Amino acid sequence: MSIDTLNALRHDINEIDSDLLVLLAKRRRISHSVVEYKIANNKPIRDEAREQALLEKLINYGKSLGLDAYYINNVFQTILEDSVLNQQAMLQKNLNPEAMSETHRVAYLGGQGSYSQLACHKYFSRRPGKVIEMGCSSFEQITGKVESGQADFGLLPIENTSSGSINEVFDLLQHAQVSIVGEVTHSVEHCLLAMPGTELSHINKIFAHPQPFAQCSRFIQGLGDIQHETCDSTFHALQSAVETSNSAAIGSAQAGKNVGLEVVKSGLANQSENHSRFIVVARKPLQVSKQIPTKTSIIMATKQQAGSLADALMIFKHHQINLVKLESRPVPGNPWEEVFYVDLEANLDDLHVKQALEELKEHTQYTRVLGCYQSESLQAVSV
Ligand SMILES: O=C(O)C(=O)C[C@]1(C(=O)O)C=C[C@@H](O)C=C1
Repeated sequence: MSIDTLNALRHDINEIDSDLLVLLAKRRRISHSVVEYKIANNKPIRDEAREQALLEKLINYGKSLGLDAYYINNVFQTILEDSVLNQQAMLQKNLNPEAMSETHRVAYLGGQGSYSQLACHKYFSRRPGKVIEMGCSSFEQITGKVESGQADFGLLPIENTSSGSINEVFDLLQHAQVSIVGEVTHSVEHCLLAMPGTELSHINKIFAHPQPFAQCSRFIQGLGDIQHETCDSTFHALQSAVETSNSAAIGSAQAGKNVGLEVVKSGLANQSENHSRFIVVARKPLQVSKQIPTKTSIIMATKQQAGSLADALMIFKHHQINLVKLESRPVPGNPWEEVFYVDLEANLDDLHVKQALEELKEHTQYTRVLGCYQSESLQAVSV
């Protein structure tokens, strides 16, 4: 085959890909119109029966065109996920018009290329309005900016599949005057980044935020005697690696590229599936439609007596509320006293949630709702 034939074929592929994009955009617009019917008729966004029927029809038709079921399923699952998430975002916008201003000032940890920045882009890509990014150097600074009104939203990492819960953020939530209004998970691909031409054997110092160090602990242990220096953000770790000879930083390949660092080694995390979950906080709570999957996060201090935690949890069982997270943290200044963080798979507006929270008061020293927000899960809900 000649180079001209190859170029002609590539030209045809380019045209088909452009046509596909035009059709995807058209599909999205139609999906937006469907949501109007769902709002007016109080129907759940997700319709699994419709999706199932659609997939079956597409798989059968695809087979007749020589395409395999696995491929078709993968492509259309992605399209349907996008459709559902966009419909959910539209519904939320309708319900909270005052929170959907033209611009959102968003405070997050680190600067260009930080994992928080990538999560911020992911979260706000489905929400209307321009994002003004405010990179911060600590979690306190993030909540401080939201509390003082300098930022509309703050993004805080709360847990990671390799290193577990981020205690500092849980502790901050005990006192910060903010509400959780959203969540977003983001896959984190840790790489060892160094100046171009640096070999692994030449590196004698590694800079990173404590979280990447914890998430890549096995790789770090395997390196033996290399010095480690913790930094308050991945952004600062990258800058230190640029300024210090024979050093490296842990961060994403994109973040490294932004500052002129190259990937020496990728896939450093202890677990190959390394994801972080972030919460989005704002000054005021948002209302969440019952037509979409929702979480409610609460914080409670149980009484100092035998069985009080079990009694508190039984209340959720009686009201058939599913708990998706339970975390305990010490109360500062009160040794051996614990406060519990609980995530409920439920909407704060549901009567059974209101009743459960009322009953909870009898079994706890205090209870506070941290927020009710759209869950990232795509599960169907019944209304
Ligand atoms: O048919 C609908 O009800 C839609 O909202 C459209 C659509 C789709 O994108 O095809 C989106 C979400 C539903 O779960 C099912 C299908």
